[in-house]
Formats: sequence, C-alpha cells, structure tokens
Amino acid sequence: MSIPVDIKIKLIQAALDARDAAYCPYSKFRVGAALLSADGQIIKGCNVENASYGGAICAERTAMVKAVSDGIKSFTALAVATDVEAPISPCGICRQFIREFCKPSMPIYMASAKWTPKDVNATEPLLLEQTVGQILPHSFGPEDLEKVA
Ligand SMILES: O=c1ccn([C@H]2C[C@H](O)[C@@H](CO)O2)c(=O)[nH]1
Ligand SMILES: [Zn+2]
Repeated sequence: MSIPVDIKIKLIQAALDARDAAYCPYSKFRVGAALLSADGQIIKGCNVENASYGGAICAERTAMVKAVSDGIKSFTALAVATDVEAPISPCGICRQFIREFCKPSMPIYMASAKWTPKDVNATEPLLLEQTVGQILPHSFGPEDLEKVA
C-alpha cells in the first residue's frame, strides 16, 4: 500500500520539524524522525545525547519508543531528516529496532535538509526512499525465535 502524497509531505515535514527538539550538545548533529502509524498518527522523535556519550539515543528510536510506550505498534512509513544536504540513513541499531515493528516492505523516506514539499517525488540527492528490507537485508526478527526445533 503506497502512502498518499499529502501524507508523505506531512511526514517528511514532521521529521524536519522534529530536528528542532534535538538534544545534541556533543555531536551538534541534529536528527529528526517521524513515524506514520497504521491509524494515521504522526509520532515525532529527535536524538537525545548524554554526557556519557554511549547513552545517546537516535531520533528513530526515540520516535519508536514514544509510539510503542503509547500503545502504537503498527506503522506504515518513517521519515528521517538531518541538517546534512545528502540523505542520511538510520544507523545499524535503529535498523534492527525498526525491523522489530515494521514490515520489510515499509518505506523509509530520508530527506535532505534542502527538501521542500515540491520535492515530494524527488529522488537523491533531495530524497532517498528505501524499504526496511532494502536497508536491512537478510535480517533477524521476532519470527526467527519461533523456529527452534
Ligand atoms: O540515523 C541516525 C544517525 C545518527 N543519529 C544521532 C546519534 C547521535 O546523537 C548523533 C551523531 O551520531 O546523531 C540519529 O539520531 N540517527
Ligand atoms: Zn540510530
């Protein structure tokens, strides 16, 4: 099922807006993420760093944890934005985290900081669209735990 263009614009814009709350005094690298739930809600997240550097939480996981802790576990799209001109893709930990709750076919929109709504159907370098399965092929997931003989 593809995402309607007006919703896709709102989701990418929400990821760009989510950067404003980023707490990143150490890296100064702002990241915003926005999840679209199956029932049409948009859940934003930003990266939240810590003086103990390894304690940083990425924007993607912030959005996912916010949603799941509010009882939302079914998603149809994710958008990610930074202040970088080229699209930035989720880190390895976030890919696995996304894999837990999202289908391999779910789209992830990675937006350039220069993206504007007129670029909704653009490709790189303004917008990179990949599925969960494309960014995390041959993945391990919850179903695998059921395969024990
Ligand atoms: O996809 C990404 C990549 C990095 N970060 C955050 C983690 C850290 O706060 C900062 C620099 O790595 O960016 C994210 O939130 N998402
Ligand atoms: Zn991450």
